[in-house]
Amino acid sequence: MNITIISVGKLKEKYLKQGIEEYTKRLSRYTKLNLVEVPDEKAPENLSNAEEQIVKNKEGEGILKHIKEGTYVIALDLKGKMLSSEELADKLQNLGITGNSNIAFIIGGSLGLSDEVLKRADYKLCFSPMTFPHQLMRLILLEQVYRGFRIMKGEPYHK
Ligand SMILES: C[S@@+](CC[C@H](N)C(=O)[O-])C[C@H]1O[C@@H](n2cnc3c(N)ncnc32)[C@H](O)[C@@H]1O
Repeated sequence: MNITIISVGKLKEKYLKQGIEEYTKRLSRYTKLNLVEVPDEKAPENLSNAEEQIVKNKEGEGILKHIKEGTYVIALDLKGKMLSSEELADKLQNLGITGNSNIAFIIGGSLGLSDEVLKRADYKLCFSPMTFPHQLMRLILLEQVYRGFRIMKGEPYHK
């Protein structure tokens, strides 16, 4: 299984980079992982709705360019469906069994994902009703994917 994580914006904080490196290393035993960063657009506080759409659309175009045909796309979205860690593990396992060898998770920028990206998504996944910063979301996602593989393989993992 090949897992691609497409995120908007460049990761800056050292502590997040270290966490991501750690989980990338741990995941290398289970999957081929590809981390893609697409450029973010400036999004000052006082943007109109129309201007916000333009920002999301531009970021969305950058995201869509990296999605190969036949990829199963999971968009991280606050309006998506919530899964337990076990259910996410089942979902990944079923995708593998049904021949979906390319899976892409998408994390939006500070304004969220464009309608086009959400339309392309095969599944919308919500982690919690709380909003997380998009850069931290990468680390949380990697940890849950790693946990998912441990659960799938029946390997011990602290509860
Ligand atoms: C700062 S959030 C964007 C918030 C924006 N107001 C929205 O409604 O999408 C940036 C990105 O992080 C991800 N994200 C943040 N919290 C999330 C959560 N609880 N569940 C799923 N994705 C989340 C989503 O991909 C989102 O596009």
